[in-house]
Amino acid sequence: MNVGGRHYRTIWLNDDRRAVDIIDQRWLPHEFRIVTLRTLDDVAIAIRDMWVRGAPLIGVTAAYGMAIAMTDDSSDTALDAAWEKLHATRPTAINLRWALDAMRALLKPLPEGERAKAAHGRAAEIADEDVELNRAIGENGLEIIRKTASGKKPGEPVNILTHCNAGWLATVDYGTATAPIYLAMEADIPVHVYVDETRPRNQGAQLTAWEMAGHGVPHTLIVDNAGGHLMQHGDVDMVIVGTDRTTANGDVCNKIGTYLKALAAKDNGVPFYVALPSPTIDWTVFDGLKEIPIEERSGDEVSLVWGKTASGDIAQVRVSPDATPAGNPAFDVTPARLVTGLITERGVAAASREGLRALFPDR
Ligand SMILES: CSC[C@@H](O)[C@@H](O)C(=O)COP(=O)(O)O
Repeated sequence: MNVGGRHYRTIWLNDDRRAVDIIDQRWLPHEFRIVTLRTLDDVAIAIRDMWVRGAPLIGVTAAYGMAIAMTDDSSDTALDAAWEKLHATRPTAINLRWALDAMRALLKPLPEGERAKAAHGRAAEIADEDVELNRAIGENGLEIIRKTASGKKPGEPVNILTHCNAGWLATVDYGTATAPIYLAMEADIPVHVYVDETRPRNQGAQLTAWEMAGHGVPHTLIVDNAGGHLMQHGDVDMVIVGTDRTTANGDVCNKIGTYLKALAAKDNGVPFYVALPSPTIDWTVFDGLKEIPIEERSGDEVSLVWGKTASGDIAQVRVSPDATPAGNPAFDVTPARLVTGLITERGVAAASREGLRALFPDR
């Protein structure tokens, strides 16, 4: 995607052909900073502390982390240790384990001397594949937007509500939930996006809004609690969100607050779509509520808010009493019964075991 007229992915190989460069998302939208990750520890910290975030990008970054680890030490011990260290960074997004397993399965049978090169090659392939998957999700989601647009007056936009950032910043390029929106813009279909701010870390306000503005997508930032009201008044045509892990029967785990949006959508007859690449499906899990580990992050993310001061400094302020403890479950599970459809690279599936199996009979 373009930033200041230049095309960027969110992660790419450094000029030294060994390290990787990333967009450090902690500083957006106020500063566009690129940092280089040179060691396995750098990569683990970048994932854990959310310099990079979003399920697909977490997976790709971890794949590069394995490649960097293999460049330093390609023994079996180092391979297993890198898998463990990276796997421990964030528990919910299944793309992390998917990418780590793919790398280990490739590397384990190889002689040690061949591992670093093969690892870098596979990490680059996983990154390229992510772009293709998202592009295909975009094409399939575009048809849904096109159909909705056909029922509107000429020039009237399709109003889409999204939660968190399932945009290009959460992937390598295009995004999942945003890919259909970007393709609708390319196809001259009028769209307007309601962007949930997504407390506590404000991925909507800071990242999705920045993406939308950068790509000229008409959008309005709303507080997380406004979505139900807008739906009651007919202001939302559809919801499209991403997911960190979708179960084999279509339960959707995504950023905290997604479930409430799905409930409001159901009550108001608003279609609720989830856009996902197949590496986000956990084929081993059938009950999202019972089986998906929900990341509990620091309460400081709730009590303290980052922003830009009037003098232009990026600073943190406290919004709650010093003595008040805060809980911070980072994800929730939306049961399949609330999901209208799963927009995948192979088409739109019903959110059910049968629906997913029909599109992915090979699984
Ligand atoms: C294509 S991204 C889908 C999800 O990963 C996204 O909606 C989300 O919940 C990201 O959470 P984050 O905690 O910012 O990594």
